[in-house]
Formats: sequence, structure tokens, C-alpha cells
Amino acid sequence: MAEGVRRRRKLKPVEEAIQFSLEQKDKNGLEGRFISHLKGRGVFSCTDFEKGDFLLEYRGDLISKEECERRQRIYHDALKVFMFEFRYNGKLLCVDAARDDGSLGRLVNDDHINPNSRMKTIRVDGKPHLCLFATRSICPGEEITYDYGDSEWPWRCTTLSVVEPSTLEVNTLSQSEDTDVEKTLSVVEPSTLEVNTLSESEDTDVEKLKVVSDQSVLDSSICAASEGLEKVTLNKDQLLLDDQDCVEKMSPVKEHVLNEEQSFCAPVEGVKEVCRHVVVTSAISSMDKCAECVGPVAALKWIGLRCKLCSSFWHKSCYLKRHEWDGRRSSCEVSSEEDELSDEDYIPQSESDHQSDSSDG
Ligand SMILES: C[S@@+](CC[C@H](N)C(=O)[O-])C[C@H]1O[C@@H](n2cnc3c(N)ncnc32)[C@H](O)[C@@H]1O
Repeated sequence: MAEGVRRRRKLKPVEEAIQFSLEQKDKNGLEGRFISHLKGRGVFSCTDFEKGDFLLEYRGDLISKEECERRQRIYHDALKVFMFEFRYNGKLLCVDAARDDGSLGRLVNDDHINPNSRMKTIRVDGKPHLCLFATRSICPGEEITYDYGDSEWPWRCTTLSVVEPSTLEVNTLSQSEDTDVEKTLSVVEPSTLEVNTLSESEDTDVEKLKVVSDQSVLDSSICAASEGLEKVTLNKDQLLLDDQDCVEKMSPVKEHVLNEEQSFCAPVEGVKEVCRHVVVTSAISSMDKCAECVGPVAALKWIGLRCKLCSSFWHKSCYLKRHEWDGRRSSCEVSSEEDELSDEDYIPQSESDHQSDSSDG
């Protein structure tokens, strides 16, 4: 067949995952949307996907356990949820997606009951990448979800919050979404160690290992334990089998302190905000959350305050509730860090600052 008319071979899902990982791009057919004040944003399909299809990469900085610990010390809670820890080749690693680079992988929400995708690690040029693959067919309009792993994620419980009638707000737009229950507890199955070798039509040339965490290491009631993790090892040109070790666990960080005594998945206790914030006025993405009220922001891009060190952002009025700000810089209570930025680094406060204050909290 002549070169010009040779039909391009459809890429296998893992090959596609490599391609998108290398290009640092998201695939067409998916979009981010604001869902509700409780859930924040999510990712939705605008096309049909088949079981096994590559969907998205959870893109961010690939960092070591030590760097992850360091960033956790300075990040606000609202940013820590974007840190995805996982074990790879026996090492604890983290993909830090706290910086909003516009990628969709960081916006995919949890569903432990009926998720439609699963996170796998693929190796590209020697480095692990976290990629989501469909576990069933997905229709246009469906939200993409995966199981964050066994943990007491607050949204998983079923306790209804009691709202005083006097504080009820009439908001026709968000009413239906906000009747979502507030979740405070979850039932967690005890972890067991199991290793399965599975084969799936699309990935027949790779071995997939499923490992659920060892109970001796994890307290299942508090840990973001691993579940259904799969590893696909690849390089740019070739799919390789890699059976020497397996991915033990992966999950977005749920407010963890990582140190040797507490296991990897112990919850944070008494972690103080140590960032001496250096705030500047900044245009904030319409879908980002204020670190203080974790609340909604304006429908359009808004002007708020952003810390240059930890990248948290706030409504100005929210920030001022807890911090001092002279219009140029600010500091948090607990820190020994000196901010050494020059005056040129600060954007003066302007009238346009906090134009979205109406949407506070
Ligand atoms: C990695 S972020 C996902 C994107 C997030 N929804 C946003 O708007 O930025 C993880 C955070 O999303 C929220 N989230 C994820 N799954 C959720 C769910 N099923 N219900 C409610 N909130 C959820 C929680 O606030 C969680 O800390």
C-alpha cells in the first residue's frame, strides 16, 4: 500500500497515554465544570468512551517523599488535596498538582461506589505517570470518577447536616446540588494483601498487578489505602512488561503528615500552617476555591489574594478575617521564614481587588 494512503493505526490506550503524557496535553472529549459548592469542579465526558480507553493524566510535579513532606508543611489544606501519593518501585512518590495548570486530571472527583475509571501508573522515559483509564463505557455528560481508595473521606458519610431555618438561604441555582448530604464517616473494609495477575483485551502485552495494602502497615480506618492499582510499564517506543514490583498504594493526600514513625497514611494531627504568606493581588481562576471559606468564587475570573510561596488564594475579605495585610505583604502566625521579596514583587492593591467579594463564603 502506498505510503500516502496507509491508514493510521489506532493507538492502544496505553500508547495514547504515553503520547498525551509526553505532549502534556489533555485529550479532546472531556471538559471541566463547576458542579456544586460541596464538590467543587469535576470532569465530564462530552463523547463516548469505551472500557479500557485512556482518559486523562493526573499531571503535576513528580516529587520525592521528602519534597512532598516539605510542601505539605507550607501548603494550605485546600492545596494538599491535590497531592497524590503513591508507591512506585518500592519508593514513595507524589504527583503534586496543586498548581492550577489548567489540566483536567487534577479535577477528577472520587466515587468509591460506582467509579468509571481507574488510576494506573505507566512508565514513560523511566518516570511514572498517573493515568486514568475507563473501567466501563462512558456516555457523553457522565462525570469521570475514580475511587480515591479506602479512607474516611468526609464526603463519603451519610450524616445530614441540620440547618437552622433562620440561616437558610434561598438560592434556586444551587439548591438541588446543595441538598447533597454532608459526609462525615465511611465504612472501610479491612485491607488485605492480594496480588492478582489480570489480563484484559487491550493490555494483553502488559502484566497488571493488583495489590491491596498490608494490614500490618495500614490502619484501614484512617488510611488512604490502595485499591485496584495497576501498573503498566512502557517506554516511548515500546511496551514492556515490568513484573519486578508493584504499585502498593496511591491516593490523593488526605491531610497527611509523612514521617517515619507514623505510617505513610497517618492523618495529620496538629499540623500548623507554617507558611509566612506573601500575598499579592492576583487574577484567580473562576473555579478555584478560597482557602479560608473553601467557598465558591465568581463565575468569571476574579481578583483575589494569592500567596507567592504556597499558592493558596483567598477572597480578600476572607483573608483579612485571619491575617493582617497592608496591601503589599502579609504573614501568618507560625513561621520563622523571612520573606525576602523586593518591593517590585508586590502588585499594589487596586480598586478592582476583590471584585468578586459578593460571592464570598
Ligand atoms: C483532587 S480534588 C478534585 C477536584 C475538586 N472537586 C475541585 O474542584 O478542585 C479533590 C477534592 O475534591 C472534592 N471531592 C472529590 N470527590 C468528591 C466527592 N465525591 N464529593 C464531594 N467532594 C469531592 C474534595 O473537596 C476533595 O478534597
